[in-house]
Amino acid sequence: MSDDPRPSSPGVRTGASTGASTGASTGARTAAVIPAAGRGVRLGPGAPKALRTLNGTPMLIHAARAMAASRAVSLVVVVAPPDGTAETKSLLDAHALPERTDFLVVPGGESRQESVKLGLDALPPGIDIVLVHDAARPLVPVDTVDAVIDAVRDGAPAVVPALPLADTVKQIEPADAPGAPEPVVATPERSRLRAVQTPQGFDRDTLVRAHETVTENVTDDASMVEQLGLRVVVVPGHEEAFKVTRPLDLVLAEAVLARRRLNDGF
Ligand SMILES: Nc1ccn([C@@H]2O[C@H](COP(=O)(O)OP(=O)(O)OP(=O)(O)O)[C@@H](O)[C@H]2O)c(=O)n1
Ligand SMILES: C[C@](O)(CO)[C@H](O)COP(=O)(O)O
Repeated sequence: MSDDPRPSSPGVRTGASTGASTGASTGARTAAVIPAAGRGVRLGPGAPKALRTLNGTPMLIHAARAMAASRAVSLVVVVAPPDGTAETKSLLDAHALPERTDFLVVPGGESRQESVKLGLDALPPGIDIVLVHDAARPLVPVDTVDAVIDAVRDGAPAVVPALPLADTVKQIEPADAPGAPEPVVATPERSRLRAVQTPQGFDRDTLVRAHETVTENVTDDASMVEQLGLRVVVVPGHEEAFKVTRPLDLVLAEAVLARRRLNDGF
């Protein structure tokens, strides 16, 4: 059963892909870009990952709510699967979302990086802090979102939430032949490693410059800022901000939602 039984919310405002959000901005300074255009190949066959459901509600809606839960976030730009833009707008219209937040849907690209760039291009003037948050991390708590925003407001050009690793990590070389064991070449000191999550937070101009400058494909936005030689800092991440990547992650995500419902007493 859906955890969102409410009918279509008349208050949800989805704009066209031109960047013309309806009313984005009365004092708005922080926007969240949600790349949601991936297929979710590692999750197995089915709808695009962001549209797959957790307890009956699409992952994207959980992620959009997580961003809009922060009072600092006044605009959310959803970067949808290119063939799913209309469906994504309908979904946002059909689910209850905070009135004070504007929503805009734009079509995504071939890679996460390209999708984020398309989301950035759609931001209206007047936004000076940008969060980039994976639709695939639907359960990030609002305290983590706010900690990232606060660190950017305090002057860091780029901020990532991250957790220490539970496993020892090995660096390997490719195997000599298909199926042969991979040789280990190093064991990085674990205490200095962090597993990085989203939302990653940025001074807007810095992130725009990073996306204009870095052409090689990277797996997160902060590493593009690192390549500019700018300071990237870490704030504590949260275990519930894990990325839904493989089928077992769906089970874990629904268990987290069940625990939240128990804790909330309904
Ligand atoms: N062309 C792409 C690829 C990915 N993403 C988004 O980037 C986030 C993180 O990517 P990941 O978890 O790797 O998602 P997928 O690319 O969908 O997963 P897979 O690699 O298993 O296909 C997701 O919210 C995904 O929708 C995107 O917006 N555009
Ligand atoms: C951005 C990210 O979620 C930080 O951990 C991650 O790098 C995305 O990686 P993926 O290759 O899209 O799974």
